[in-house]
Amino acid sequence: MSGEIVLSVSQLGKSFKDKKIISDISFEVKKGEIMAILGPNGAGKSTTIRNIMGIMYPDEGSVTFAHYKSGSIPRHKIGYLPEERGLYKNVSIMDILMYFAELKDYPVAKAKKRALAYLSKFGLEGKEKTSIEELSKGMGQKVQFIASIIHEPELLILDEPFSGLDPVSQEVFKQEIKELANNGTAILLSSHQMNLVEELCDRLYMIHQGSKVVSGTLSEVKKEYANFKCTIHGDNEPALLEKIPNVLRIEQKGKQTILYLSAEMDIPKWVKQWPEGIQVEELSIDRTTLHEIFIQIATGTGTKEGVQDA
Ligand SMILES: Nc1ncnc2c1ncn2[C@@H]1O[C@H](COP(=O)(O)OP(=O)(O)OP(=O)(O)O)[C@@H](O)[C@H]1O
Repeated sequence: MSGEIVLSVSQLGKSFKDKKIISDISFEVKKGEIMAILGPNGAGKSTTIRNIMGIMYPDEGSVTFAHYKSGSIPRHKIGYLPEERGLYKNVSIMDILMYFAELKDYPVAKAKKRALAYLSKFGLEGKEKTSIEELSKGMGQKVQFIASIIHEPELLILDEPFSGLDPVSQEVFKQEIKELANNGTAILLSSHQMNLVEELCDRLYMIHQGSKVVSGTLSEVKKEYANFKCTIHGDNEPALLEKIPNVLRIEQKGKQTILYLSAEMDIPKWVKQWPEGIQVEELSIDRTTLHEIFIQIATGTGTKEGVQDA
């Protein structure tokens, strides 16, 4: 990764009918980097992406692609998979892919070669003459994905690329996104599949109600929001559990208690600091997953400081 900044979003803000939808959204995506924009339904991810794509214009802030400012961005260097899927129905796969290549001023002969290679990679070999309307939803999504990368974009923006795909197809998309990044494409994606984000993305930017909550590499985010969790089985009173030090949050369900811990703990030392009388039939220590962090943030139970009952 060269570290060259491809996309820079600065203090983006957008309102609809006096209602602020996003505010002060700022991040960068570098060459060869995969960046995830995350957040619950309605958080403002697609609005952010649409403002970057010039589909709508921000009320505040700016978008810079390479050295180009908002008004002069060379759109043919960008690939985009919108959240709304849909391709012309009565056209063959190859015709639609060539249409997208031409729109982006990409040489047709080269595009044809790329199209055939991608169709075969995505299990659609020999289907180039098939009409779009004959395709299943997932197949259509594969064609739309190919359309977004046919012209070798420098920046690729994928709005929920994995939604509606079976696990095998998700894996194929995941590998392809990785390969594109390895070859230098800067990638910004939104997704609700936290396991895939965790496996794929170099950095993430999480928004809630239109504003940033947390951003950084996965390990930076994990450092900020409970690095470890300790699960105990045993009969324990909440008042006693609250005496355990360095606990950010406690969740109790019957005999099972989950303690979300501060980052970078010395676990053996910590266990020795427990108060007398804690019952332990079973104990396990794990890393908090991005899925859990997301739920904590989205439901407002992700306090960084202080102990809170679930
Ligand atoms: N054209 C519009 N006019 C009015 N409100 C809009 C418009 N587009 C989006 N919104 C509102 O903006 C908010 C953010 O929507 P957005 O689609 O950006 O969320 P999202 O994070 O992409 O959500 P999801 O995960 O559900 O796709 C929502 O409250 C939505 O109702």
